[in-house]
Amino acid sequence: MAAIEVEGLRKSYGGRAVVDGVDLAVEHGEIFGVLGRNGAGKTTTVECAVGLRRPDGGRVRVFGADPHRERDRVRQAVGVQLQQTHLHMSLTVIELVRMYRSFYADGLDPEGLVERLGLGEVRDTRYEKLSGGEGQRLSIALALVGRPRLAVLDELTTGLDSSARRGMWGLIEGMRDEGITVLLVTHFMEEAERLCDRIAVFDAGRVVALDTPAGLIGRTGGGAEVSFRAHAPLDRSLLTALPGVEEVSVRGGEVVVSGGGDLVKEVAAALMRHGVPATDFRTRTATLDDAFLALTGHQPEERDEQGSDEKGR
Ligand SMILES: Nc1ncnc2c1ncn2[C@@H]1O[C@H](COP(=O)(O)OP(=O)(O)OP(=O)(O)O)[C@@H](O)[C@H]1O
Repeated sequence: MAAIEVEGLRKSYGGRAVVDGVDLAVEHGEIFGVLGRNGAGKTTTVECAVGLRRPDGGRVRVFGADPHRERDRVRQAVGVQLQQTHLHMSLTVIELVRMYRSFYADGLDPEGLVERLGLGEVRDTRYEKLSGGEGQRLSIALALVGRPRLAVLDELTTGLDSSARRGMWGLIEGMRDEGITVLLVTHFMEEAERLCDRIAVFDAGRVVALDTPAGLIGRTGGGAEVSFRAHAPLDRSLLTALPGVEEVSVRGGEVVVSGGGDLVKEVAAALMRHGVPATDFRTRTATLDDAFLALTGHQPEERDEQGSDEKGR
């Protein structure tokens, strides 16, 4: 039994299908990424998957239970951090964590959790006074305090600077180490590539690919690019005939060879064999950004947001 199973999920607003036949399964203990541009249908899918929105069609199971018919069972098993959290502004960190703890039959000690998430110093600070990073850590605390089997984290690191974001990644990996299944919604490629065991790439309400990060990158054709300057005439066909080579082009005086396999070794050996001196050798390995572009036809959004430590909620 998977942690989450979604089959043929559909949801429309005003006649527009924003989730248009989504199938996916999240396995126990994995960090499963839901990746896509703004408006791709990620939040709607995730909220339908855990019973926070009612789908128009399709089947959803959370640990084998129907999130609408067995609402209480699902609520006790799932901790959710949503993009828009409406928390009581004048309550303090510890008051909020204790309040959320009271919703669950079993749960973690609020004091210990607050310390573990580095919120000890602000435990008595009101929610409205927290920095962006502190607020995000509080939202993780609220998602975890019920000792969930599944944590749903939606755009957790949006609005954080890169060091705060990296700190958050450590917390998410820590959850997986404790056996919690994590469903992570993001539009940051680097975050998805680094953290996720598997990723569903969303575009216009559909899953266009579902695979490991390496598997997705592999779909771009194995994913390497070698460029260099040749200082003697070079017959392009010498390169195109090499194993793994998919394309050879010339850009700004540089020869660019792309493809898969052991591209660098093959190209270097061929240049030696044919006595072509070359300089400015550079290699570039494909990233999830390349895979995303190839799969959706869209450039990924910003890799990193600069410096803002305002509340990203
Ligand atoms: N309650 C609603 N009423 C009308 N339209 C909605 C509603 N909720 C979402 N939408 C629309 O559905 C589409 C998908 O929204 P959704 O929030 O699922 O996207 P997303 O991929 O999570 O985007 P983002 O990264 O911006 O959060 C968007 O065009 C959004 O405007």
